[in-house]
Amino acid sequence: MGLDYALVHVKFTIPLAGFLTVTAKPFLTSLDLVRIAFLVVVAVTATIPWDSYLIRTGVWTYPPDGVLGWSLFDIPVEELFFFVVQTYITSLMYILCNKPVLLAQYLDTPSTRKAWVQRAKTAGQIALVAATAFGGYLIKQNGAGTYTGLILTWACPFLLITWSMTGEILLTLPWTSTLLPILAPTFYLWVVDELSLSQGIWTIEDKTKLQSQLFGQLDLEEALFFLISNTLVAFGIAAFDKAVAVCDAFPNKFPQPSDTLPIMSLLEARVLPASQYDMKRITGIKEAVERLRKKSRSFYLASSVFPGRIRMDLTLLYSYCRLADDLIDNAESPKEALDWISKLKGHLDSVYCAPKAANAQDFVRANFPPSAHSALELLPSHIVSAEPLYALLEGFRTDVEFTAERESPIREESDLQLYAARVASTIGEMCLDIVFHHTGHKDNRPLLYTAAKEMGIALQYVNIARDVAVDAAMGRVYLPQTWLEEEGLTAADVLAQPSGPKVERMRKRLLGKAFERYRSSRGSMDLIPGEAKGPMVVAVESYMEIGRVLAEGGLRVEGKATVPAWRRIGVVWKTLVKA
Ligand SMILES: CC(C)=CCC/C(C)=C/CC/C(C)=C/CC/C(C)=C/COP(=O)(O)OP(=O)(O)O
Repeated sequence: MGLDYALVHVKFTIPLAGFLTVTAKPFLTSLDLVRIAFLVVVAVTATIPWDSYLIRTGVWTYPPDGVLGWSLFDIPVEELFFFVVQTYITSLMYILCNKPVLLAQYLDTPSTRKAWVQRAKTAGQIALVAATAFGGYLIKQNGAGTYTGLILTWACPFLLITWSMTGEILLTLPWTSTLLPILAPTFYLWVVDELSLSQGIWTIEDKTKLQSQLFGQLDLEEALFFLISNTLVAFGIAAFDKAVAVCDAFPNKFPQPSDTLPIMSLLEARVLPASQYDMKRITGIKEAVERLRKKSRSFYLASSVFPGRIRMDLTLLYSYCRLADDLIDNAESPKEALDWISKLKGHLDSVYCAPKAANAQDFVRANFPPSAHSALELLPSHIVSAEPLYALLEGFRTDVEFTAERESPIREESDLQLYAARVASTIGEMCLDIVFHHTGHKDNRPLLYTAAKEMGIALQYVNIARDVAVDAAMGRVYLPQTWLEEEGLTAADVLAQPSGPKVERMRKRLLGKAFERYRSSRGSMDLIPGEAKGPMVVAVESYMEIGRVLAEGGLRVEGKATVPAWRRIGVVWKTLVKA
């Protein structure tokens, strides 16, 4: 009996698993825990017979004075723990690295797939069949290649199955979501192996190994084993994730969202032929994600912590609001901008007032450019109520008045409040519509809607305080006329010079009002139901952080400057820890 192998865990695997647990815990949903548990069970079950065979046939051995002595099917308990902890570490890494990605946008059908993706997927399948066959050949030779052969014949069939299920997604995901979570733990385990296991805690018999080392004393087989087993874990979760993405992307086919763990729906989603995917919806989701990514760093980051379907609907809602705003802001003349507002109203009428949905689609096709179609057609109008959307368009009318009228439309502070209520309280309300719809909760609704409206105003005030110069460049001064007068300024002065001590004073004043409203509504957020609470707080805190940096006197560079990336991620983490 000895402690050497156990000490490897104490020194290397457990600290890493602990560190990852603490880092990842705030981001994990209950579905993530199921993912990890599922993978650990599958990995341990699949590895036990293989490992037991290797030990019993003497491919590798453990010196009795290096292990505790307890075993299952001849596998030392430390080794069993290795399967668990390695799978746990790699799954956690994979889940963390995939948080920023909304997977549904990567779904495709054979007919929409890019030719290189299809070719690479087929090449991968052929390579895996060949590797399995080669493994069989090496085993048959019963020589130095035996251990390599055993690794290949054990892992490649599993890899072939999961690759065939998800290869097209794995090929198109960013490398930070695929290669990184495979290679980072692999490299770590290589180093652990080199540092400690090479001291003879286990030994691969000379007869059955190639006798070449990747570096130091790290046998090639050992390096291959870690690489291939981590790839198995990643491909396994990817296969699980694809079912989740399909289930969440097509609510018409799968009414229950994935986070309620509808086992049958997930199985059906898993086997639904890709040719039946609604690609119009997938393309629309992809465009919406892109719009969010390009236009709002704060909300893009915050969106990554929402559970599946809420995240999708919030992204689609953002896409609609942003598209409407852009159509109006980018219009060549006030007349064109007002035309867009009436067309957008016409669209809402056709969605909410007309009896048939077909009308809405015809209206969109006849009145809007193709780049606007998906954002309009995928507005989750069966979830969000009509009033806030009409009010939002009224808010956009105020933006047009800056160029259409000679007088600023924001005369008093109450005008500013009304404007913020129209363009931002409405968003808060609609966010809640989506949360209530997906969580099914009904408690505290009036109180939460009141708080959401307040919070919307707070965020809008921060937005205006940040963008004084950006807005001035568009000919807009949202600071109330009465405030300007108190400072002895006119709107024309601010348009000409959107900085200086007087502007700074008004910026601070506006931020003060933003934080007052934030403080009055923040407490109610604890009543937001379920797994939406943490992410909603994240969205609000990420945006208010801009206000905090501004109040500290940061963001001196005028323009679209925001909070540094490390600080934004820190806010997300801290917020989720507390939520
Ligand atoms: C308080 C309770 C119960 C819930 C909170 C409800 C929420 C989330 C309220 C906030 C609503 C919200 C997100 C308003 C949008 C305000 C805003 C300033 C949007 C600016 O959007 P962009 O201009 O696209 O973003 P950037 O400023 O990042 O470019």
